[in-house]
Amino acid sequence: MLIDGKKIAEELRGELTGRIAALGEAGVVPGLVIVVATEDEGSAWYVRSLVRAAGKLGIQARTVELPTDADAATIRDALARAGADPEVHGVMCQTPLPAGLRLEDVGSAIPPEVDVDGANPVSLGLLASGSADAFPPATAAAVLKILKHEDTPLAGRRAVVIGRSNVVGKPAALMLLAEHATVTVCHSRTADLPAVAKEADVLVAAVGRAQMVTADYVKPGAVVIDVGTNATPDGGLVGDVDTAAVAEVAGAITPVPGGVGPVTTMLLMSHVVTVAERRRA
Ligand SMILES: Nc1nc(=O)c2c([nH]1)NC[C@@H]1CN(c3ccc(C(=O)N[C@@H](CCC(=O)O)C(=O)O)cc3)C=[N+]21
Repeated sequence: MLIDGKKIAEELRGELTGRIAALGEAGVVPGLVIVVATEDEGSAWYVRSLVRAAGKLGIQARTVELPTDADAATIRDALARAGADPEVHGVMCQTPLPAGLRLEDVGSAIPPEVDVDGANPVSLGLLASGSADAFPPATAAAVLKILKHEDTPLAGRRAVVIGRSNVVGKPAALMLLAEHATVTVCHSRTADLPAVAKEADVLVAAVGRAQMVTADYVKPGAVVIDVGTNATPDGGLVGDVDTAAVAEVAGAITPVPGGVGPVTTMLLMSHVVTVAERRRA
């Protein structure tokens, strides 16, 4: 069974429309600032998609474009300035960053209150300690949103996350843990990865390697969430999972495109609206 991420995103859009209308009645327009210091095509696509989605919803989104060789101080300054603006409810920093910079190094300049894509290590720490205040990265939040939407049982089940990045693998694992799953995090040095993956009732692929997860990684009936967005030479997009082959064994699977991506965009918007609601309260 293919999970329809676009449909879930449309449901989220419906909820957001009402929340944004309520804010509008109080004279509040949610604002998002996206700091960009990359010319990466995938990242540029995502920024355009965020600005478009924001516009349709009535969220004010603007980008701050920095040179692709901007240093950490310049990026931190842009993030901190945006974060200090009372009309801004969300600040995000696009990846990839200029060579040598890690998101963790600049993300700490985003005030945690407006850290809508969980880039500040403080947000990750709050998430790890079970705080309901911190925003997880939108992509990791999308993984859990999809599982909940599909009523996937998590408590007591085996979840395997392939990938340990601070933006997807690690926060997704923490959120699965909070749902009482028994969580295993795999990575490039995991011995016999297919065998470990095959234990999973819920398998999350967040490695960034095109179609790496094949049918022999998947337990029959497992729910497979594909976080990968890998560009193909002909301009297409494929996930980390060999969707056609895995769909033969999995109970349910998210496609790429049309799976995690559209839900991610909508959850980022939802985080911005949450900040506006909190500030009003
Ligand atoms: N700080 C940061 N956070 C991010 O979350 C982040 C980032 N930087 N840099 C760039 C990548 C890329 N990314 C995508 C999100 C959604 C789709 C998406 O919705 N894709 C559509 C299809 C796109 C197409 O057809 O080309 C889909 O999956 O259906 C793609 C890519 C988030 N990223």
